[in-house]
Amino acid sequence: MRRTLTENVLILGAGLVGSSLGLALTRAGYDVVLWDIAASHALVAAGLGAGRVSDESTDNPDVVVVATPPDVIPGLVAEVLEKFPDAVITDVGSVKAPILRAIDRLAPEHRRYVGSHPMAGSQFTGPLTASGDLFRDRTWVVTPEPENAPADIAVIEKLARDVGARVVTMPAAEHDVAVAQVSHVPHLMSILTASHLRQVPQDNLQLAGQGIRDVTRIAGSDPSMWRQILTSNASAVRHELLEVAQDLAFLIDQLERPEQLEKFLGMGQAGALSLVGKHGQDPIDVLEVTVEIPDEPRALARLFTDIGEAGFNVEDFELTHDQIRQLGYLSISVEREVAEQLRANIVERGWHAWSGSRK
Ligand SMILES: NC(=O)c1ccc[n+]([C@@H]2O[C@H](COP(=O)([O-])OP(=O)(O)OC[C@H]3O[C@@H](n4cnc5c(N)ncnc54)[C@H](O)[C@@H]3O)[C@@H](O)[C@H]2O)c1
Ligand SMILES: O=C(O)C(=O)C[C@]1(C(=O)O)C=C[C@@H](O)C=C1
Repeated sequence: MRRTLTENVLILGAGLVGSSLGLALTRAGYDVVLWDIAASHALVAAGLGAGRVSDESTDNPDVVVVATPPDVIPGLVAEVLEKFPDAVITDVGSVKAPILRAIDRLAPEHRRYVGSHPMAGSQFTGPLTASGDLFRDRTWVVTPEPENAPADIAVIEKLARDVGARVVTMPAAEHDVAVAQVSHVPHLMSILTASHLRQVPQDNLQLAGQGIRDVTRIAGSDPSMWRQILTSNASAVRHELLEVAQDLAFLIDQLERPEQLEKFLGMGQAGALSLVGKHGQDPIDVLEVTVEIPDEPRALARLFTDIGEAGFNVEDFELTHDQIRQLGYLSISVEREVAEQLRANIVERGWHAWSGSRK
């Protein structure tokens, strides 16, 4: 009979994610056992406090987490499904549907496998770069299938919550489209920017500041790991890249058209703001303040400068146009308790603004 209290977790793959999970679960009171094809990785992880090294003969886990590179996940899941007939199995692979299809071929009876993916990591690999706080306040996606038992899904969701993550549940195919948009294409944009630097003369590189470092951090990631991620999600990634290619062609055409260019830059700002408050924290309680935007060059930029100088944090905004008057309306969402201060502040700076949306 399945144990109801999850205490023993076996982690296969004691790299960045596996060791971070070991650290976080150990801290949360779980008994963690580690195994890695590179024995030194499991030893180092254990030395850091991520669990103890598996001796294989006595392993009797309630849960097995496969935290290896994606290509070897299906084979390992099939192996542990057979080896531990009472355990719930999950993995942390970055693409879900292809892993599920491969497991389907290798182990048709796989109802104890519940796929998952923590949206937390870094450009580094191996146990020495692990952190017990990696999953805190981050999203952990669980991708159950209809044949999974609710109790097994609950075990994986609890494990994610016990390491401080916020659980989001969605079908594997939807997950793969979403990560193409928020993880895989952004990764490639970083790679494009970083690889372009190879053509920049050494003398010019010494001018590099923080901006380029922010944009290229994830380009330092392991190419072999990302080759596996991207090839297995190629069709969703291709779809997004074609859209980006259209945007790039459009942008090149707008470079000498100041108004169009500013509009395009504003879309970037809006895109960046759409991520605010979406890192797993509780949603922020917001209120809208609407500002009339005169149809004149740089009006929008001036307003954002005023808001920035006044020290307000904009959570979101939307621009609409008046069909009759030559005006725009910018609805700005800010934290409820500062909305009235924001309205008063920008009115003082000469803007026509009111609380609430444009009616
Ligand atoms: N790095 C990230 O940002 C990140 C974030 C979320 C999920 N993931 C996913 O997590 C998984 C692990 O990534 P990572 O960043 O921890 O990589 P990593 O290289 O740091 O760790 C992978 C570990 O797996 C071990 N390994 C390889 N083949 C094995 C096998 N057959 N059996 C047992 N161990 C084996 C390696 O020796 C290594 O210790 C990947 O599937 C990746 O898609 C990565
Ligand atoms: O923060 C980073 O370094 C990451 O790239 C982490 C990141 C991401 O894109 O958010 C990368 C791949 C994983 O599948 C999940 C998380």
